[in-house]
Amino acid sequence: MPLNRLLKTVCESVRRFSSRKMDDLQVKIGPSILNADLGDLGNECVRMMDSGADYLHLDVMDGHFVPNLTFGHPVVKCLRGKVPKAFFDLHMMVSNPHAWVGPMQDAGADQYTFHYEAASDDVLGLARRIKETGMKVGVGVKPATDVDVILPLLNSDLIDTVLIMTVEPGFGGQRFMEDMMPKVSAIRSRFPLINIEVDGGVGPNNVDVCAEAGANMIVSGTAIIKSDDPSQTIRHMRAVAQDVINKGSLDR
Ligand SMILES: O=C(CO)[C@@H](O)[C@H](O)COP(=O)(O)O
Ligand SMILES: [Fe+2]
Repeated sequence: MPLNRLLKTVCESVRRFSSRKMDDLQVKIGPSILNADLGDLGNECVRMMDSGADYLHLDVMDGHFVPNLTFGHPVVKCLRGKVPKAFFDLHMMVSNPHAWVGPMQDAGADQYTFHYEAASDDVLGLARRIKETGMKVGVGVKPATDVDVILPLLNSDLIDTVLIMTVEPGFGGQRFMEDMMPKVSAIRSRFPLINIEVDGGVGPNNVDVCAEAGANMIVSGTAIIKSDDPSQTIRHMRAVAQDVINKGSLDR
């Protein structure tokens, strides 16, 4: 076979293989319960899972890393009892993420997503420690943090999920920062199969923009919690994002 035809065949096989892998990238919708009725969190978690949520995004704030307080591992442990099968993604907005790895694993967390800004002294050590517990490892960056700083960490293969904040962390119900999308694209172009999570101000009006940039884990608080029909909102957001991702992989 002439060399140019051979090369073409190889390129086509690679393209088919990589597009099949991109199709494997599942969109997951994770309601944030930050703006739910915090006095009735257990039932709110059940309500979200019954509405078809793929996972629950639990915002832990220590009043120091961010100017707000929510809850810690004792509450997470109680919630685990209410929704035994739900995947818990712990968004750790805390100044000392090393301190809560053991307690959160014990409480039933499935993924421990820490902030790069709070762990930059020993990011690799922290990621390794989380991995050793059996939890998945997420690393997040605030809007002002350049995404390049986490690239060495992503090359380590320790990271399951990159969290790109699309609001300043601390409060639900803020406005989505579309100018964070180049960060998502920058990660997706280098890591075709890593989970990329967006968080803050995401809802039916902008989920397509997030998926176009390459996000597949979609956190949405207010838009789902306050929806008259959370099942429909979750279904709609998942379908829109999955469609965008599948189309993108065909175009590649
Ligand atoms: O981590 C945070 C805020 O710090 C988020 O998880 C938000 O709480 C998501 O809520 P909405 O912005 O979608 O209302
Ligand atoms: Fe969050």
